[in-house]
Amino acid sequence: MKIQKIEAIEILDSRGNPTVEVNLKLEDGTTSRAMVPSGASTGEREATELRDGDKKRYGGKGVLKAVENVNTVIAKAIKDKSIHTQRELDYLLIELDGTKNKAKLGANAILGVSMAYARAKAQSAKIPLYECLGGSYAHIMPVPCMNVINGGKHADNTLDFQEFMIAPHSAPSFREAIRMGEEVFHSLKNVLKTKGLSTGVGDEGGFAPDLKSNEQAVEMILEGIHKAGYKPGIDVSICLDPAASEMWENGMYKFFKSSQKLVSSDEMVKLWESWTTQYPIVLLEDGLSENDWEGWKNLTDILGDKIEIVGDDLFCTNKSILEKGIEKGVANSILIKLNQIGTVTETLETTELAYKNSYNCFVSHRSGETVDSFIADLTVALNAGHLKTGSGCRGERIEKFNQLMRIENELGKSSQFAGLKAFKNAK
Ligand SMILES: C=C(OP(=O)(O)O)C(=O)O
Ligand SMILES: [Mg+2]
Repeated sequence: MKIQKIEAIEILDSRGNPTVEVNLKLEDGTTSRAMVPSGASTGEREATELRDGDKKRYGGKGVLKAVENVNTVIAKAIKDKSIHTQRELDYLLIELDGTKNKAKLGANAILGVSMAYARAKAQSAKIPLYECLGGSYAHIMPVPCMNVINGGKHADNTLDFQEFMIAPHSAPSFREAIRMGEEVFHSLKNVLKTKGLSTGVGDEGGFAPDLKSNEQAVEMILEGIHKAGYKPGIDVSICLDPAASEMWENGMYKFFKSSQKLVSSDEMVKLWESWTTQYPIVLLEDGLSENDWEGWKNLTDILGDKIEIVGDDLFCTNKSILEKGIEKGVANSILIKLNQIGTVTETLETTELAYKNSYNCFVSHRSGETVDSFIADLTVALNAGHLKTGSGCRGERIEKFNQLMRIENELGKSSQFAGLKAFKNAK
């Protein structure tokens, strides 16, 4: 099937920063659109997000160069050519770029084209995107890990740790899990309000109160779960992404927003050990820095058979880095973010490697998002069992929940809600 038309434009993401939108038309008349997300706490080894650097436009954050790359170099290479598969297109784009990290054309340019093509192929074949990406066995509905308290780089508050999530896993279906999660979200709002704390939200839609400690964030959530009528650990558990790479300073971890205290890698591991005995935690993402591989091994040895340990900045959805992790016995799960690697095909290759080695895949949004719901379909395509895509009150996050509810409806009786077994080692 030939690509008849391809056009990119600069649009805005949920933080009001520019990002790339790609519109594509196949020769059979099928049209599709994809929008590219953007992170704030990015891994050092992520594929390059091409920004203009012209300080007079959006403080240098414009993406007109990436847009231009789609409209000129990429369009010239793929327009009116017979491209048969996603893999063929993506490898053509990788070769066209020719760098290791997509620095020439920009991962934001390349991913927009890759996603738009995947969507067009699905539409042209008249099958849902999740089926086009994952085959007819795609049927597992994920536990939505809802980020109800935001800190770190995603909020201007006192919390060092970035994400405090709830996982409503005792629900019978995705739709009911969303209901439970939203009930806890609103209950937490009341808890905060009653204590005179702010109920304004951070980048991913979770509350961003100024709390006395990171522990207090978990305590507030547990109170919110109780007050919503659910049992912590039985109905709703806790997932965390402290995004510890952001705390890494000269080989130590700095509590950069609260006490300013510095702790060692061993002390951080002890903190996670104590938190996991104290609180009903089922998943810990980036509990340590991407540059602390020794610490990661230690963390995995100590907690790896109790909870899911996810590498985000550590692996950057990159197959070669994941290979190193598997070899060293580091983590037992990988975060999946399309724009960390830059094509749909490479993302699928990384997930294949993860599954072959019994690592879980935890699909994720970025803190700067759009209303594109591609990751909702990707999660079902992978039968990944869980995803994180924010919480209860920001449209760009809700759109993913809504798409998943549509998918569950469409799959009907053949769908299956993942529940607690979505989480590695959860009992
Ligand atoms: C979603 C995350 O944040 P960002 O998109 O800022 O990297 C994350 O760290 O997992
Ligand atoms: Mg993360």
